[in-house]
Amino acid sequence: MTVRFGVIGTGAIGTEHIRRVEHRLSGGKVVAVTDISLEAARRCIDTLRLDAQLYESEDELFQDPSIDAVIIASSGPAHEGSVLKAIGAGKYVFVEKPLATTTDGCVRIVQAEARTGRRLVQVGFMRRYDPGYRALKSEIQSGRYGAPLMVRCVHRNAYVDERYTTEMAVLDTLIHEIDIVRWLMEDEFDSVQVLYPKSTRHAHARLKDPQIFNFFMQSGVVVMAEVFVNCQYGYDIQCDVVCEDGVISITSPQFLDILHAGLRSHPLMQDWKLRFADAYDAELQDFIDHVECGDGPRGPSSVDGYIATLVGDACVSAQTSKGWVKIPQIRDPNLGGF
Ligand SMILES: NC(=O)c1ccc[n+]([C@@H]2O[C@H](COP(=O)([O-])OP(=O)(O)OC[C@H]3O[C@@H](n4cnc5c(N)ncnc54)[C@H](O)[C@@H]3O)[C@@H](O)[C@H]2O)c1
Ligand SMILES: O[C@H]1[C@H](O)[C@@H](O)[C@H](O)[C@@H](O)[C@H]1O
Repeated sequence: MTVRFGVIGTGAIGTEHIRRVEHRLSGGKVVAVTDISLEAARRCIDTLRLDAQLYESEDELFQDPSIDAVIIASSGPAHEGSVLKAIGAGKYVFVEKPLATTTDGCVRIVQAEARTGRRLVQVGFMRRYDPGYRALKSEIQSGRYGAPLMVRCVHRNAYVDERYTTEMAVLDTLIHEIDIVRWLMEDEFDSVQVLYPKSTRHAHARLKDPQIFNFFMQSGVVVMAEVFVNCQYGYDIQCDVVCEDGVISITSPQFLDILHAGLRSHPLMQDWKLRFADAYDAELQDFIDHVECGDGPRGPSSVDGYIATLVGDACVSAQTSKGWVKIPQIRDPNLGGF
């Protein structure tokens, strides 16, 4: 069976996902698209020469019985409504992070999915599919380096535009670290504190940049995560796990080593598209494969999406309070065993 996709949101990552379903992955086809900007949807169809229906609204798209699954790649605040409608229409859902921008919204999604008695939803936490993070997890689990004590994460973007605010650093950017640390360490977050170093002159009026998020995990491990979204020089993702008997670090994939004019240099990637290209391919192929064989998705679940937003909400509170903020216990939102 070919998994027939409808895509909601044909901006940067929506277009990338369509391109990969059409040209790089197997078993999927994009048969319909929509976007709140019909102009953007039309442009996507033309640029990628898609043989796909353009729907004027997501409601029309959800009513198309030939669509098996949807990719939701609209802006974060629109996710909850679209995911709930997709579940109501019985479609499988691949939704970009965040699952929803409020904890309550995530709970509504988890509960709606649980009521169907099937797994329908996968969240786009692609780092779980990145070869570097997978190798790091298997080294941690080997036990060769003793118990992990501290994790240092760095998440730097070259620049962001003026729509990006201090608060967005959490659900837009840090949320990747929140999810990947839970997955790597098999541990939950306990408390968070935010520090603001001197702000860069490249930050806009509504953005403090960089920001440091310090966490205690429930096991006592400390996580220090830097978010710096106007670093100017490129896309830079780092993660070091300091253990009792050694340190394990992810190295950025580098494709070139240039010797020129008395210097040795490695050109840096400029954004997420190239850095995580293999991971995006792998997460969507995994989604297609499990939908195709009727199991439903097996990747990051709606509960993972819920926990990431729950931790994110505590981080947003910590941004405006001076001390440590306790992360609420994970509510049992009627998880139904997923
Ligand atoms: N996993 C990753 O690494 C990664 C990378 C980039 C973006 N993202 C996530 O993907 C989502 C989209 O990000 P982007 O960079 O492509 O943004 P974008 O602004 O380039 O595209 C978003 C698109 O959604 C459309 N849209 C907004 N509201 C809509 C609605 N209610 N219905 C239909 N369409 C709507 C916009 O018109 C726009 O075309 C965000 O949630 C973002 O966090 C994830
Ligand atoms: O939506 C993007 C995406 O999630 C990237 O992976 C992250 O580095 C950016 O900060 C964020 O704005």
